Amino acid sequence: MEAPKLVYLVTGGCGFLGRHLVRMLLQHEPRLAELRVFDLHLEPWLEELQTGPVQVTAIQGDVTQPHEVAAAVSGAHVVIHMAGLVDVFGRASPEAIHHINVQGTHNIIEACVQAGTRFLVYTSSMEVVGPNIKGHAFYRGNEDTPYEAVHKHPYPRSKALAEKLVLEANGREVRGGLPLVTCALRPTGIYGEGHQVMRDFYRQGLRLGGRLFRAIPSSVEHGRVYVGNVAWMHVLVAQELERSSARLGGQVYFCYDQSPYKSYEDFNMEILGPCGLRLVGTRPLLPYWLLLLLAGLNALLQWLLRPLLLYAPLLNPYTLAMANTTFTVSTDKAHRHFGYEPLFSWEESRARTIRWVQSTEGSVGKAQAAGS
Ligand SMILES: NC(=O)c1ccc[n+]([C@@H]2O[C@H](COP(=O)([O-])OP(=O)(O)OC[C@H]3O[C@@H](n4cnc5c(N)ncnc54)[C@H](O)[C@@H]3O)[C@@H](O)[C@H]2O)c1
Ligand SMILES: CC(C)CCC[C@@H](C)[C@H]1CC[C@H]2[C@@H]3[C@H](O)C=C4C[C@@H](O)CC[C@]4(C)[C@H]3CC[C@]12C
Repeated sequence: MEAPKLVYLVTGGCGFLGRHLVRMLLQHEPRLAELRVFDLHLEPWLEELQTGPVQVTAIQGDVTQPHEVAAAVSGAHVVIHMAGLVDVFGRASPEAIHHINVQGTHNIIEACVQAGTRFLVYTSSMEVVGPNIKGHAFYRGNEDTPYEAVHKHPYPRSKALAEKLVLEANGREVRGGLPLVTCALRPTGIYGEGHQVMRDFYRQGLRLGGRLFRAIPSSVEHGRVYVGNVAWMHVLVAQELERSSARLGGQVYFCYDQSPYKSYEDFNMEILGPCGLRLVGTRPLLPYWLLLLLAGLNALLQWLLRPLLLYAPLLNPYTLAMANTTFTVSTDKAHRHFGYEPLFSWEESRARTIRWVQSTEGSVGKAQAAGS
């Protein structure tokens, strides 16, 4: 076997998806000599990874700082850029979201060009397509399905702009004279170990005596994908980018697996049900106009309270529109272009996520175990 020689850089490597990718790369990329993990906040678990044959280099840095990015990219063969500000709840300002997601991506591209790094994978999002604010359904769509993408919210707007920068950079000459090869992966809603929104719903259910109340009709389907499969797709596409530059360069791929098409809440119950929660109601308990009113009220309160405190509930007009609009993908483009097959079956993805929720503080499972 060839001696390991590749240097990979993962930005945002300490985030929800990033930590899965880091472990996946260490397990499945035998050519890896060094793995650089670049993040604003480094995590203690990185220390545990230092013991293997691959050099794991933790780099505390900010993608908005060109010199920090340049230093991290220098000498890397492959960059997987997933650092970003993921916020649809109004926790961060639109300016911060734009700066980190768009300017940060620009800095990454420029650093690749200057350093002679040829392969760049960008973690985009299904939200660069939709759902749009008009509530148009995207039903089992693929990368070529026409859809009216309308970006009013800062997060999807920033992801769309950043993705465009990455795709336009494909073919640019990097230092040394060779072309840059880029592509973008578009995960749908990711779930799995470490998924904070799932944990928030779980805690809310515990506070409500083990119940959640249906807000969205079960007929509205929402695309979901297991975090391990998203990480796996990144590993595969990064490997294939070099072998099939002409085919993969400048392409976008939805991230998908065999997770069932269900409404956002019904899907969550696949995980939270076995953790002891129950979803009350076969139909939404509140009429849509009332939910819309509550969402609008939350937005108003957020604005009024901003000088005093951060009020950022899960329900706002944007999250309601997202949850209430069908958006599901059905595609085999990633399979055709780089042989992607999900590494984890739905059963395994579900079991792993359930185990993780059950292990979180204050879980019903723990309370029952303590009582028995
Ligand atoms: N979670 C999802 O459902 C989902 C779906 C589609 C796409 N994505 C995309 O996947 C990527 C990872 O998302 P995630 O859910 O793991 O989010 P996350 O917030 O858990 O991880 C993002 C990481 O980026 C880091 N980061 C933020 N700002 C930074 C900066 N200025 N410089 C360096 N690092 C910075 C954070 O510290 C964090 O570790 C994002 O680009 C997101 O847009 C996520
Ligand atoms: C009306 C309430 C009861 C339910 C609110 C659910 C809401 C918090 C959920 C619904 C859809 C979720 C988003 C969706 O899964 C896809 C993405 C794309 C990704 O890039 C970032 C996360 C995000 C925006 C999910 C956030 C949580 C949402 C809005």
